[in-house]
Amino acid sequence: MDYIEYDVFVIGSGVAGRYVAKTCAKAGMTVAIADNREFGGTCANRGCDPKKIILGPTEVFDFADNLMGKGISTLPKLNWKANQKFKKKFTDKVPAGTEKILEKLGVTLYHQSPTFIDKNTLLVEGKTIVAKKIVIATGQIPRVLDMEGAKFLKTSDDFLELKKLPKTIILIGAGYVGMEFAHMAARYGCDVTIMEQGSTTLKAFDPDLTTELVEISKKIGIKFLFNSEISSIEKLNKNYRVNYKKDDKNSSLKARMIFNTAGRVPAINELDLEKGKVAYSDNGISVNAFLQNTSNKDVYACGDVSDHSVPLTPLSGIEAKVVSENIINGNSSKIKIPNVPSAVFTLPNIATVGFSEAEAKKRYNNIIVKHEFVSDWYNAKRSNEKAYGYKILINERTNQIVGAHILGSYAVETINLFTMAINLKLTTDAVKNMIFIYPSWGNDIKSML
Ligand SMILES: Cc1cc2nc3c(=O)[nH]c(=O)nc-3n(C[C@H](O)[C@H](O)[C@H](O)COP(=O)(O)OP(=O)(O)OC[C@H]3O[C@@H](n4cnc5c(N)ncnc54)[C@H](O)[C@@H]3O)c2cc1C
Ligand SMILES: NC(=O)c1ccc[n+]([C@@H]2O[C@H](COP(=O)([O-])OP(=O)(O)OC[C@H]3O[C@@H](n4cnc5c(N)ncnc54)[C@H](O)[C@@H]3O)[C@@H](O)[C@H]2O)c1
Repeated sequence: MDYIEYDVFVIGSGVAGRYVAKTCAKAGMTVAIADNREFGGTCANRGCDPKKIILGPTEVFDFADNLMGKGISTLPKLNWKANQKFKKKFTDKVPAGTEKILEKLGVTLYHQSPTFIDKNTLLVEGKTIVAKKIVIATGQIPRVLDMEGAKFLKTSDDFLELKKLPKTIILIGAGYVGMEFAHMAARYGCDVTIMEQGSTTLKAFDPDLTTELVEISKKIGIKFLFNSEISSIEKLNKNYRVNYKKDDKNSSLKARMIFNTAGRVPAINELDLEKGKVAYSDNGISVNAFLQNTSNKDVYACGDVSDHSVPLTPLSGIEAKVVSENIINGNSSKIKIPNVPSAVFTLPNIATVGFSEAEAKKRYNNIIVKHEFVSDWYNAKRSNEKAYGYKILINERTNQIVGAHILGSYAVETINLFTMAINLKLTTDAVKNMIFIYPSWGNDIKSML
């Protein structure tokens, strides 16, 4: 049988896959990479980056809204269509730009999903490939909801590509994607309802701060239907109808578009993993500390698809570095994850790093909890913030910060300082003795301690 040989075959060209492909090619290996969609992955094409561009005008709107009558007399008019055009300037260049960089390094590109034939053999574009190492970096895809009419649901990809924002939308799921999209759409003038099966939003964040975020979200017009169990979706003339049960009562709700924001699952279905003897679970490709598959030792996995990963862009990059080192030098690098900050780009943002209050209290004997809503602090007052709050957790014995949780317009920035303090094991005194810019949001961390 004719076949093509490579040292490394990478599946997926997102932040994780393309890093491995580039690094191995630079190390002199023969490398190929396949993607079954446009090259460049989720973050750059249909995730973090385009989302933040759409968010831009809403940040200006929110800042102006807070200062209405206090120096601002007219609210800016947001233009979805013009912003989409601006966004395309970034996203349109990603696929060709990614391919060009890889090709320049001598990496062979394939534009289809490979399938495993055996442990080291793949079939792609009708070609049989034998690779010494195979890297699975296929990321995640929206969870398919098992309900009648699920085919009418749109995804986050569709939302970010909308030419026109509908008058009404329903988002199914109050997680990261649901909350971020709700805040953006509401500020662009859309009537938004979030339907959530649980009793709250954003379970990975501090409950005192998320409760406040929900209240602010309601004030900007977002409606929440918690504890709702959706049974079916129907297509009407112009609208779609969601049939659901809440508090033992059957109800329904109409909207122009309904989005599935109910979570994401590992993208592994197309790979025929059984034939490659690749171990996996619902959490993704099973890996050891070297990010090597637990059953097929010639397979590595990195990024959102590995069962080790928290699905965030910076983590995918760290995992890709570990996989590259292990392929190039033999298993030499174990994955060590520092405290990873995470944030939701609602306005105000909510951000977290380190232990939650419950985790910290379980882990340490004495935890000092500094928790306050501080709309009266200078920074919040001068920009008339909708909310500003924090919860900082300190290990009393060592005086070190072990968790930080912030709700505020610049929480995504301030949390980076706490990430540094926690990872470097700084004491509260060390942080308080530093000089920061005044008046800056970062400087507020001293008062939080
Ligand atoms: C709407 C949205 C907003 C987000 N915002 C943020 C944010 O603000 N900050 C943050 O840190 N993270 C954010 N994320 C998460 C972030 O996008 C991911 O963590 C990151 O992209 C993961 O990188 P990756 O390389 O592991 O996977 P991906 O970037 O998903 O890349 C996987 C690649 O594999 C390809 N692929 C899949 N299956 C196959 C197959 N069978 N064969 C060949 N190729 C395949 C895909 O087409 C894709 O190109 C967001 C995600 C979404 C959906
Ligand atoms: N700012 C960021 O960094 C950012 C932004 C977007 C996504 N992400 C990453 O992507 C991952 C996925 O985000 P996500 O928002 O898709 O998922 P998520 O897990 O954060 O939220 C999904 C929500 O949908 C709810 N849900 C599930 N099934 C439902 C149903 N049938 N009916 C009603 N509600 C239902 C869940 O209870 C949950 O609250 C995140 O964990 C995050 O790591 C990060």
